[in-house]
Amino acid sequence: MTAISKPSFPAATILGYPRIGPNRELKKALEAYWSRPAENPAQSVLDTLAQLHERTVRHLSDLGLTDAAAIPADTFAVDQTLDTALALGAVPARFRADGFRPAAPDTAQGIELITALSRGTDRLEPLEMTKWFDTNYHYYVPEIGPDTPLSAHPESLIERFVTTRDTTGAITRPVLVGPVTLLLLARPETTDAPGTQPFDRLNDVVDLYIQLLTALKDAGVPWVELDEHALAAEGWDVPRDTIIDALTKAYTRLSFPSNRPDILVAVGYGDAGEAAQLGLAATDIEALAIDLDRGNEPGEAALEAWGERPLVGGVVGGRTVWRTDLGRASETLDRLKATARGPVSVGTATPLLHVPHDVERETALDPDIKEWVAFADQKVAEVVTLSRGLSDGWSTVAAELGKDALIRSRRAAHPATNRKEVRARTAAVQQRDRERASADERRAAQAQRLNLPPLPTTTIGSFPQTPGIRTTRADFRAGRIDQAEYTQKIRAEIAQTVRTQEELGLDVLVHGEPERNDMVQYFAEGLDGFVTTQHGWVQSYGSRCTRPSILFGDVSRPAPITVDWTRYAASLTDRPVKGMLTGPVTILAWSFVRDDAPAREVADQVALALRDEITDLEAAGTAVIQVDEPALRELLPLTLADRPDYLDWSVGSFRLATGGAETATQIHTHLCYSEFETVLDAIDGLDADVTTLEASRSGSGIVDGLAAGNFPRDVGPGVWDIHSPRVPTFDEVAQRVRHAAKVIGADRVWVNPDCGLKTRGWPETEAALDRLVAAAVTVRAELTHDDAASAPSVAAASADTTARAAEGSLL
Ligand code: MET
Ligand SMILES: [Zn+2]
Repeated sequence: MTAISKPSFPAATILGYPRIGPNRELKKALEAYWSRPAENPAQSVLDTLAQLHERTVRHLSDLGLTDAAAIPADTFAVDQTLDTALALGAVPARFRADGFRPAAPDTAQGIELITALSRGTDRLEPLEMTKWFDTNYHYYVPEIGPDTPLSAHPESLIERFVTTRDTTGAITRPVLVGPVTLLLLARPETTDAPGTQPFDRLNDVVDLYIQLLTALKDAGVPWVELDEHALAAEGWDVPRDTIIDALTKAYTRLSFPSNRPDILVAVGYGDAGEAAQLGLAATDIEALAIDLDRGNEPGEAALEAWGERPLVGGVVGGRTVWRTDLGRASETLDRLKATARGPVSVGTATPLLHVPHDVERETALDPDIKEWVAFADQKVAEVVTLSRGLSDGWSTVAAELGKDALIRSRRAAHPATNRKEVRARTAAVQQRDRERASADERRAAQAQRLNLPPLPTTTIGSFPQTPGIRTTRADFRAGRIDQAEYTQKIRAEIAQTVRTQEELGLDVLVHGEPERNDMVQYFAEGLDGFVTTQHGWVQSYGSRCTRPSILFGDVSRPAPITVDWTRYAASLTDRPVKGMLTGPVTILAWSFVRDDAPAREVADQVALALRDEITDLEAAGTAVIQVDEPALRELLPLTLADRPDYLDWSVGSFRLATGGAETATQIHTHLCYSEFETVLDAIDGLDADVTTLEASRSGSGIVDGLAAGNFPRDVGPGVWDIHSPRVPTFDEVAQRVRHAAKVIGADRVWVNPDCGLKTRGWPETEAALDRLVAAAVTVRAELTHDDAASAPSVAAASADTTARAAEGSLL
């Protein structure tokens, strides 16, 4: 380290604010542009972005973020990672070959490019999308290979800064994903040679960040924020030592030029670790933001090395909707101030994109519970209060601290947060409650009861949620139709869905989930201990938002939730109808969960409610029950040391939910959205009879992984990517079935789509399922044929006459 500068950093800041707009304005603008671009050109998205950004800046200064550079300029059209990739010109070769040119993100051309990259085109697969750290937000995975051309595109960052300054007077702080994190989050291009890593391009990428920073400085930008959240996570393809070493080199180079803004490096989502802090301290960056919500307080060595530069203590968590414990936060800040050599600012631990805008709008929320809750605006106010207390003395904010303590004690004493009978039931749980008969016994009993063909076909649960279904639900909610009419309309949907599945020839049917708004909220509404919100939307990916329920108290099930619909569906057919539940881990992952009880306890409470539901489904004659756990991987802690405990309680709660099922009841589980390789043991530990997985986009990767890992259970690797309206060809589906049957064993494979079909339309659903059934029938025939001829492998019997005949009948 050469010179230690002492730039002044604002006393209060946040790392980011919700971007979708208080009334989901951005979602609406994007979807209007995507569905009717003639009337809503890219410019209309840009206009909305500009309006939202201006609103956010004015609003945040009203809330007290008044200092220069206190407000992050984090208005991204769909995703911060994608915008950063575009600022670096990272356009994959297949898009360039199709005429797409690099462009700055917030330009008409940039919006077109973002649209193509995030949604794909007729000819091009979109960028992959995956979980952003351990959150329910998804980012678009940049593709950066050894030959991907890169170029700096600072224009829209500058334009945003200058326009905001000119219209509002506020000096904002441009935000980019930092170079190390960007490359760790990236993947090679699909055509790149195996073994190449985006991380190999760090030097090139740093060159471009230097260009971006220079351009920003020339436009008058005083501070930029570079987010290096990847430092808080473990398990990257690149060894930790290499990452730290590269981090130090990258920021040494980035901070070397004098013609650049001051650099704030932010590490949220956990602890950066001392090595990373020391590495950054060895460079000339000006400020560091650390997560004091989930991370540790920095040690003496890091503080010493950091010297007199500003530190931002992220004491206000950005991941939950609960009020910050102001008393505790003030103590943390006091300790940091006492040990730090330089100034201490107050900030959030992560960007606030994971929480909704403003709890004040929740007029229907029980007032007792509402006062426990803090959405983004309330969290900004907490930051401002804490920063005032830290600089002017805690007595100046005594009223706020006192109020917080009072609310906290009211919450602890609220009867719903500590219900004796619920606590007694979880306390009485025994290990045997999490165990079923042996897998072999179950398999035999279920085979006898269900009598299914090899390679049985099924779906994952939901069928197209048509406008008619949505209207029915909305009408019922608004009181425009009564219970009887609602039941009759939903039954009509179920009947139609059952009939269609019978006609298609599926083996295990579903009722189609027309009554469900959302797979978690639906259960939250049927359970005690949850509240739902009116405006509590958070961005999930792109234009998609979810409205998580709030799990605030002890959980129990006042009455059966799904049994009537399932029983009705079953009454219409002789084939088995699969009961459909959302598992405890996913219910927790996709809700805002109380922070005043251990996750283990909360998960078991939810599990016991589901266990009762399973008992009731069984009593209604249900022989197959699916318990969805798509979020199992998502909650996996970022640090390896924390994983065993998580896997223990999460798997344990699933087993508690399903452990009461009879031997002859076939329990399915379903996982999607993520890489499963790291949690295959946990998936096995769920002890489900059948596991369906999203698999079609991974090539044969997951299937081969399951085979290589000798995954001992029946599996349904998805053979149809349901994320786009594209109908797979018969050959594609048959090839996937054939391959799975070959490497996993035909007696263990199910044939199903990747996930539920609720976002699909009926035409593609019927066409694709028709092919799926035909593929299963064809490969079954090949098996029999092969057995007769003792052919060595199923795969050898490629598209033979049976397959062609079957396909001919489809086209
Ligand atoms: C995100 S997993 C979805 C599973 C659910 N049963 C459905 O089909 O919609
Ligand atoms: Zn799914």
